[in-house]
Formats: sequence, C-alpha cells, structure tokens
Amino acid sequence: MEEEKQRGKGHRLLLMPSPLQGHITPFLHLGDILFSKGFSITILHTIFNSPNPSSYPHFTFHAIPDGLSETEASTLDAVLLTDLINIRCKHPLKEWLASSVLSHQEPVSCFISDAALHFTQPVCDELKLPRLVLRTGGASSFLVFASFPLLREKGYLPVQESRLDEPVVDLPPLKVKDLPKFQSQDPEAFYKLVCRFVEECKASSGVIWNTFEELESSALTKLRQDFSIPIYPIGPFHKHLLTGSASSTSLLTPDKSCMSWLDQQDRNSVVYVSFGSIAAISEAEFLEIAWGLANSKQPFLWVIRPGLIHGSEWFEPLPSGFLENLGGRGYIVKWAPQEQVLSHPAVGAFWTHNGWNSTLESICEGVPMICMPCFADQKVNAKYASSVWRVGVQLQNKLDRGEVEKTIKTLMVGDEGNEIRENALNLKEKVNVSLKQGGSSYCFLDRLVSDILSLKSATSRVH
Ligand SMILES: O=c1ccn([C@@H]2O[C@H](COP(=O)(O)OP(=O)(O)O[C@H]3O[C@H](CO)[C@@H](O)[C@H](O)[C@H]3O)[C@@H](O)[C@H]2O)c(=O)[nH]1
Repeated sequence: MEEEKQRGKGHRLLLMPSPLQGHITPFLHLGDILFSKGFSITILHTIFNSPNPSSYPHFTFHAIPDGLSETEASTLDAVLLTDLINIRCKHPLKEWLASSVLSHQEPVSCFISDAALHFTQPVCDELKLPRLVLRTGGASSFLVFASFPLLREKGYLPVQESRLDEPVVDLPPLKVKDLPKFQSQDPEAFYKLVCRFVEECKASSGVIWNTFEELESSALTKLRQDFSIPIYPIGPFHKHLLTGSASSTSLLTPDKSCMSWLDQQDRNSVVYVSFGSIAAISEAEFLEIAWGLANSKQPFLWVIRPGLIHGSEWFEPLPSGFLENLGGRGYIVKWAPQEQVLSHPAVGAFWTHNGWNSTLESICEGVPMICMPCFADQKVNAKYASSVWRVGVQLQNKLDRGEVEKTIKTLMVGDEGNEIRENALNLKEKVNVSLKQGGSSYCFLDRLVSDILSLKSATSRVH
C-alpha cells in the first residue's frame, strides 16, 4: 500500500484544464488521484476563471496569460472563448515550458491537457513532451464528435428541424434530435473546434476518461478500434478519493444551508434541480419550470445561478409570494454543494441539463434523472441516461408546466418511476465494483500510472 503511494515519486505532471467549471472539477480530481500515487502536480491555468490555489496547497499553480479582455470574457460564448484561448495561450505556454520544464528539479513526465485545448499538442510535440488528453465528457458523446465529418457527409449535420425524429443509422440509438448542437455566435465555430480537438486527441499519447468501462463499453470499444492510442476509462474520478478528502473545486461558494433544509424532508421526496455552470434559459422557460415544480406538489431544491435566466440578475421574474405560498416546500440557492446534495437520502430525483459531471454524479448516487439537455454533449448524455441505461426520463416536447408536472409524477410516484429507481441503484452498484481492487477503473488507473512512468519526455532524458 505504501509502495502504491510512492510510485510516481520524483515525477512531475503538468495539468491544464479548460477554464470552465465542468472541466476544472475533473482536472482537480484527476490531480488528486495522481497525487495520491506520489506524483507532484502543477496546474497550469488561464487568468480567466482561475481555480482557487488555497484549496489545493499540495499542488503548484501557474497562470498562463490568456490575453482575454473583460468584455471578451463576459460576452463571448464558450466555443468562441475556447477558440481565443487556443490562439492566445500558445506562445505564453511555449515560452514557459521551454524555460521552466527543463530546469525543474523533478523530471516532467507528461502534460495532461483538456481535449478542447488542442493547441497544446503542437506545443508539446515541438518540445518533445508527451501529451495525454483528459476528455471531461463521456465516451459515447465523444464517439459522436469523432463522427462529425461523416455525419456532415451523410447530411445529418447541420441538424435540420424537418429531420429531428430520423434515426442516425451509424450511431444507434441516436436520432437527429440527439446530435450535439451549440448555438455559437459563429455557426461554423463549434463544428471546426470539435474536428480540431478530435484530430489532436488522435495525435496524443493517450486519452483519459472520467467514465467507467461497464457504463460505456460499446463506445469505448469503438474508440479503441478507431484510435490507435491507449484509452483509460478510470472514472468516476470523485469516487476514487476517500470520503472527506476531496477539496473544493467550485468557482462559486456553495450555499450549505440547503443541507439542513434537506434534513427536514422525507426520504426520496425532493426533486433537486440544477442546470450546471453554463446553460441559460429564457424567462418564459424559467416560469414554466417554476409552475411545473409548484404544481407537482413535491418538495424541490433549485439552483438558480446568477445569469441562469437571460436578462435577469438572479430570479426577479419569479412572481412575488411564490416561495412563501409553497409553505417551505421549495428552497432556492445560487450554488449548491452538489455531490453532497445528491448523496442525501431525501433527494429522490435530479432534474439536470445532463452535463457529464452531473450525469455521472447522479449515477454514482443512484439518483434517477429528469433529463433536459441544453447543448453539445448533453443531448447524447440525456439519450443514454433515458434510453440505454434507463435511469431517467427525458422531458419531451416543449418546456411547459403541464409536461413538467407529469414528468415529475412519472418519476416520483408511478411504476415506471420505481423501475427507473431500481435501474439507478443497480448502476450505482456497478460504479462501486469498478472502483474496487480488480475492478475496471482500478485496473485502468494502475495501467495509466505505469504508462506515465514509461513515457519518454525530453526532460526525463535530461535528468
Ligand atoms: O449548484 C451547483 C451546480 C453544479 N455544481 C457542480 O458543477 C459541475 C457542473 O458540471 P456539468 O454537470 O458537467 O455541467 P457544465 O458546467 O454545464 O459542464 C460543461 O462541461 C461538461 C464536461 O465537459 C460538459 O458535459 C457540459 O456539456 C458542459 O456544459 C458539477 O460537478 C456539479 O457538481 C455544483 O457544485 N453546484
């Protein structure tokens, strides 16, 4: 056991996340996992959305200037921001690597970067530094991204409204409506970014996934056939860490008062509602959600992030007296301690946008989902959650209060809900098995550590 903790000793790893909450969290968790194997960890980050180093005193942090103005950071969408980071961080990163990596006391074994930061591959190639990729989304959605050129050639992309219910024959069980879409200010930008990051993943020394073999075996098998590099499904990352050892990865401060509110609720009764860190909804959609929740008669805990509602600071569009009239049945926070919330026995369902972290966190706790994907990989995740793993129901059609009420009741009180809850508990058990000694994630992590130690970087040759 002690030996296990020492394997990476004397080796440094450089980790660079994309500066978005859903990407920073898995990076910090991966850093903790590899730190527990003895590696020294340096987190390279942009100035925009920089993580809080005080939560990670055992890591070294270094900022790479991103050149983003305040206006760019506050007005550009996630795709255009990522494009700019890919352009503007290239020289600062190269300069920093060239001047500091070779002079590090410990040899740098490799650079682990976010798939979206494709510029890091040519930089690492030039400096003869092996690059591993961490893909923060799931493998099934990545397979769809890797098929983008084919999907375009066959006419499935760009998605046409008239074909939404057609099956995508190359990627069952997806329909055209499940294909990733991103409403970028530049319509071509999403397609180009995806194609570029897939290409640079193929050029890397391997891809690490925050997933587990039993969950996405068919996508992982296909990716192994199509990519001639190692694939490491070692997730769910946060479950490798001993309870209580996970440091806070949140960019926003979680409001822990909701935990004592949850303590007062009946077992499996609460609908937890959260749409992650980026998704935004219109005022009309917000009101349909609010009334649907109120009419469902179930207690609910709702994360309303400032900026969630287009054109509002917080939740001003909520009619006055709305919460008071519910007699304590509804609780609203700006940001929740989500992992803790999902593991609370009072939580009976998670109404989610199906960001990959939320999807996986829900699976880990055996909490059934109400799926309302917004963009990108979320549509694929929602399809898998509802139709393949059968641990959730998708909100169908237009977002409307009657539909919301009906969906919540299906999940919370009907036979279908019971079946879904049982599937969720069975899947949770598979997570536990994969993490135990001899389980798939446990073994892939072991292989990852061995492979990192055998990677040949220019700096390890110098030392
Ligand atoms: O009140 C909250 C709400 C969320 N979270 C956490 O924030 C993260 C949110 O991540 P995710 O569910 O993946 O959603 P996004 O923030 O939308 O993530 C982006 O990154 C993901 C991983 O690449 C993609 O799957 C998504 O589509 C993309 O929008 C999760 O770890 C949550 O636990 C909290 O801690 N408190």
